[in-house]
Amino acid sequence: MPDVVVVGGGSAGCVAAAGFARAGASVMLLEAGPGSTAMLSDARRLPIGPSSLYVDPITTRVDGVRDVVGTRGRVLGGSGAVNGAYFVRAPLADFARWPQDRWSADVVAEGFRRIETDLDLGDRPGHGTDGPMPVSRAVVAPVAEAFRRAATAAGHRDLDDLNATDAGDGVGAVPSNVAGGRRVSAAEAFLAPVAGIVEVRGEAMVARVDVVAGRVVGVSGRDAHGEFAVGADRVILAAGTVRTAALLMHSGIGPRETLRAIGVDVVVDRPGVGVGVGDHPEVAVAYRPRRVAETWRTPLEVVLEAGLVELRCYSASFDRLIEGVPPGDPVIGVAAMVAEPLGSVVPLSADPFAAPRVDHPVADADRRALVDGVALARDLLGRPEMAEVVDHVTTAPDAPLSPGAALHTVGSARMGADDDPLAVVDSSCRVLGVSGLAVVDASMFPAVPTRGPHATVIMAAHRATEMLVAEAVRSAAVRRER
Ligand SMILES: Cc1cc2nc3c(=O)[nH]c(=O)nc-3n(C[C@H](O)[C@H](O)[C@H](O)COP(=O)(O)OP(=O)(O)OC[C@H]3O[C@@H](n4cnc5c(N)ncnc54)[C@H](O)[C@@H]3O)c2cc1C
Repeated sequence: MPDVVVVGGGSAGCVAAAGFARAGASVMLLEAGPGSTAMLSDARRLPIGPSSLYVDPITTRVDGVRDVVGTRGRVLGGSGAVNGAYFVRAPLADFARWPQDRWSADVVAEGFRRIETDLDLGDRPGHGTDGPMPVSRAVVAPVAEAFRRAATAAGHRDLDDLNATDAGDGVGAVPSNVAGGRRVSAAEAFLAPVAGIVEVRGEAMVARVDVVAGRVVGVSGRDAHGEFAVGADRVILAAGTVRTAALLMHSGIGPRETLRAIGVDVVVDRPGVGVGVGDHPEVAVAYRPRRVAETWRTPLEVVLEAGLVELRCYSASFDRLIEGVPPGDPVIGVAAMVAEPLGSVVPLSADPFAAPRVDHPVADADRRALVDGVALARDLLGRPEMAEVVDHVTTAPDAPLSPGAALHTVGSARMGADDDPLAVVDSSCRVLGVSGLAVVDASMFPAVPTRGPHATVIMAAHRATEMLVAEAVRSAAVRRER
């Protein structure tokens, strides 16, 4: 029996598995998708098209009426193996809404420093030079350069380091988890160095966590050989915000009424599982380019942080970034970053392997922010600095606002104090009411970060794993003394 089973080999799961292995534990990592990231390292493209073998398509219901497909990574490295490689830290002010006993600004700042090797700015205070994740920046897409010039000419601050502790608002080059043109996921950065000592099982989908008398005793699921069960008295959930919530509910841990509706016996009534889920609502402003883009390094090389919104200057049209997408004009994405977490993960049946739905209502405040952001995007696209790249804006001025989600879903099993009725895990990421079970992925975020979540997911999983390892060492010592 392994000391630890990690469920989900995505961004957080790879960090957790590596952390326990380095501490000397025997670790089994169960990943629903392929157990290798071969073929996924081209940082110029997102391998999430309609025929991708590396994604989990999740129906996302926007505003209660419009169903869209929200893709998640389903492969070792998870969403971080197929994402845009934007690796921007959440500002420290965001963490005021995290439990301060373990997630103070100082602790978080040090956490960000320790996970990275900043290949450009490692010599600056607050940056790391010996962490597993390489971070670099480059602006080579003509539209990205023009957008940066347009934003500064319009009065926005030009920032040479979006990951500086005091970066604030402004326009700048996106820090990316890219080295030598390759997207580096947590699977390469964290797991590969300990590959020989973590038992990785790909194509192994966990159906439920088995709990007896309030204690974890293992997990069960299905792989290529059929049904399996693995005994363990320590299980770390890292199946991503959507599937971790579903897994908890199918294991009997969740809101009593929801569990009853899908015919699952209640093990622990935790009303916070699957509710208060956040994302960044995003709309697109399209333009006709003067020339089809040929040169770019990552899908997002430059962004503008402007109060409640982030303007995301995509380097090329989506059909050039994602195989199998119909041709279309390139866009500036406008995302509401101070978004209200009104969403939920809704299990649709008793089948633990079936995908749940994500409901994503957009708050009025977010809608107002998007309207202002669209006006700003139109203004910048019309500036002389962009004239060499942009022929004209093709989104009609009176086009209805039709937000999607930026695939930045967080908070389906959130962290909080014992007396918070919607808390699912404590400040060390241990599931309240079930001993031996923890959640270390984006599910446990107590608030939506005001930047893309990936850097924060890696930092938080690293910090959570340190705490869980320390606790495991303490309880082993207590057992030995007995
Ligand atoms: C297409 C895309 C682009 C994005 N771009 C960016 C970006 O550029 N910058 C940014 O900051 N953020 C981006 N994000 C978001 C960011 O990548 C995620 O927030 C982050 O990777 C989530 O990490 P995680 O560990 O919580 O989940 P994931 O990385 O999604 O990992 C979950 C893993 O668990 C596995 N799994 C699920 N269910 C089970 C089960 N039952 N049993 C076993 N395994 C299971 C999955 O297959 C997956 O590998 C993007 C997301 C997507 C999908």
